[in-house]
Amino acid sequence: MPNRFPERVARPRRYLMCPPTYFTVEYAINPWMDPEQPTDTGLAVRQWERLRALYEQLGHTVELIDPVPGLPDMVYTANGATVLGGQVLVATFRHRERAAESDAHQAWFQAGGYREVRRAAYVNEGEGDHLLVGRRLLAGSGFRTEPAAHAEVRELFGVQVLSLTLVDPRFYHLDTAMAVLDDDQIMYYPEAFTPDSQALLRSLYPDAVLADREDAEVFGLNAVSDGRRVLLPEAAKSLAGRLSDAGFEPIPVDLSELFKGGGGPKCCTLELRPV
Ligand SMILES: CN(C)C(=N)NCCC[C@H](N)C(=O)O
Repeated sequence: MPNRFPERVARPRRYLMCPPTYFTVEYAINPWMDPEQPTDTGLAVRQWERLRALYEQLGHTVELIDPVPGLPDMVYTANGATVLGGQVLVATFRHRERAAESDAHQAWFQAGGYREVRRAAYVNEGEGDHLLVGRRLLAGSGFRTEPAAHAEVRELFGVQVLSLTLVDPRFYHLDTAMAVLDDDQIMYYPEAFTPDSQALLRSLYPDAVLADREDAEVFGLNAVSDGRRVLLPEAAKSLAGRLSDAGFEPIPVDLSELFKGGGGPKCCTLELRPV
């Protein structure tokens, strides 16, 4: 019987992660955070270690940035920068609670010999709102990254940038409502976007994997794909089924503790594209 899909090919990746040594929820800057709810930093570290080990078992390279005391959200490295072709646009955070993470990321990239390291002039929360699909960058705004930041990304990286607008505060970053599966395929939750953005996505990605509300609410879209294997929160059961139906290999992960800060696997993973 002929294969319904092109062969899904995994490509080895390079990721930046930060151990959740100082993780806790001591302020609320998104609807998932509740400082009254207790957190277990030891459990967060163990769950994070499993994610890191999984990446390495799958053949990916993990680089680490040192956690900084007093920056409990630094574990969510996806927000620290956007990296493409050895050029780095370091995030400028919306909330003062995370502002000092920019300096830590800037110093890390400068020490790493990247070709160009630039601090974003506009509010821009890195890969939380920038998802690269092949040579096209999908850029979110609505809650964190400013629309003006999209032009800055276009100018620095020289890629096509398409702006998408988010409408539901629970899905405050693009990577809570969408994930890149390979160079021309995505999965997303349509209701998180304005009608115009939904229409754009339908026309560009008619075969996209669509998530329902239940999957989106457990951060099923906060997923990391290497082109074949897709790491996603274990609670996103029906989305995992849809990924299998589309020829991908879902790998469930448990990051329940980091969910309390409003993040999942993708938030903890910044893709480094040094060349
Ligand atoms: C899209 N997501 C979820 C991320 N990329 N990052 C998570 C950031 C969580 C942090 N407490 C905040 O609210 O900024």
